[in-house]
Amino acid sequence: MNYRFLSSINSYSFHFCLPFIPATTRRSMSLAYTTEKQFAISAVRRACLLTSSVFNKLVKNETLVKGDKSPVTVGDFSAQAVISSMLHRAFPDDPIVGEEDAADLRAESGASLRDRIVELANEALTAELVIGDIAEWGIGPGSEQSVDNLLDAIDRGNHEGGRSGRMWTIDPIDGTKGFLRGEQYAVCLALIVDAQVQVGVLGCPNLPLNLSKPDEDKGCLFVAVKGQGAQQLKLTGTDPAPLMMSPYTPSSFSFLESVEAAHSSHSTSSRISAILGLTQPPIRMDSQAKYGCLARGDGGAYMRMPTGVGYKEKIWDHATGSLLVTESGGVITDSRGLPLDFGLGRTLGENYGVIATVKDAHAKLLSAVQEVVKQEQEEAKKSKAS
Ligand SMILES: Nc1ncnc2c1ncn2[C@@H]1O[C@H](COP(=O)(O)O)[C@@H](OP(=O)(O)O)[C@H]1O
Ligand SMILES: [Mg+2]
Ligand SMILES: [Mg+2]
Ligand SMILES: [Mg+2]
Repeated sequence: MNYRFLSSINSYSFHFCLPFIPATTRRSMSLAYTTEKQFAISAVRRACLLTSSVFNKLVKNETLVKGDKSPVTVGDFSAQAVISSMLHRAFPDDPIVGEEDAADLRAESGASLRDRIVELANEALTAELVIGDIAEWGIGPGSEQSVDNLLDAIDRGNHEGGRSGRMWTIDPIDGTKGFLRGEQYAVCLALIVDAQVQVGVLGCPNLPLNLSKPDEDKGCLFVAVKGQGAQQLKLTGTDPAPLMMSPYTPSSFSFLESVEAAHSSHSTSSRISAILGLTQPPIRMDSQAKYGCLARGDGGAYMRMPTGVGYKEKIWDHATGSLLVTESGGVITDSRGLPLDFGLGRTLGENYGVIATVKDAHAKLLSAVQEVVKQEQEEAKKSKAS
């Protein structure tokens, strides 16, 4: 891993995003969650460098299939270990709702995977950073961790969530299928307080800064703080730009949706698209990178309609994205028009899908969604009866 690069980007970002400010001054600053935001940027960047470097070296036996048949790689485990270890140092009392757990790694059969994760996580955790008061912030190089400490760090993500108090949610690699294909994925971290997402950071190492120039600059960082707006930066920490969704323009409006038809019903969204008379095809992309794209004005709406009964959406798949939407001029609801509820536990509860779009398009989109939901319910009734 290129730790020289990591050192320079962190150093640069601290001076760029938040010039060196003595702790006493910082404490009296009026902006809420400044420390948490800067922590989240730093942790996500460190994890992104790890995942980028892992991808190039990933070998077949470094991926497992979980109980729900979804894949998980050494990248997912080690990125969660890194972010969780950093969180433990910076905010020791904050619980964590993380996607992964270490059960498979603790088994004898997980020994080689475990060794690799320990190596990767320690490499990332101990990398030298050149940053002013970073230790005081609880951010920066730490000491090498034992196997047990790292497995415990992964398992600290086992918090049940809930309606009250502070908690962080980590999706160490969102879009693992995209990651394995060399396509889009995102490292996601969010702070939730009393069921409201307050801070969200998304690192997208493979995402072009400009979707229409896919072979140029790649690597985006999306950052949002409730009430303070949202920004996109290069993953290198430069070029911060405020995020604002495009106004509703029917001729260029398109849906951002999952690549995986099993995660989001392509047929439902294509019916909705037909009702709205959309002329642009959907933009299919893995992970919460879709939310980052929507927030910066790509496409027009994030569309995720359930594919069947049973699956419950997880809070780590939507926490950062939902804040990016609302801080860039958008509205995010389920198909009933109700807000997503981050206070129900590890999931968003019964699945009514997710739709997010710019404010002036939401009512129109919601009505088309509801028309299609009704059609599909009637068709299901008919086919059951026949
Ligand atoms: N049946 C299903 N319906 C909806 N989402 C699902 C699903 N099965 C898995 N997922 C979630 O879809 C996420 C990827 O989203 P997308 O399809 O937008 O790329 C996965 O995140 P992970 O890759 O972190 O496991 C996983 O949590
Ligand atoms: Mg997963
Ligand atoms: Mg995910
Ligand atoms: Mg994941």
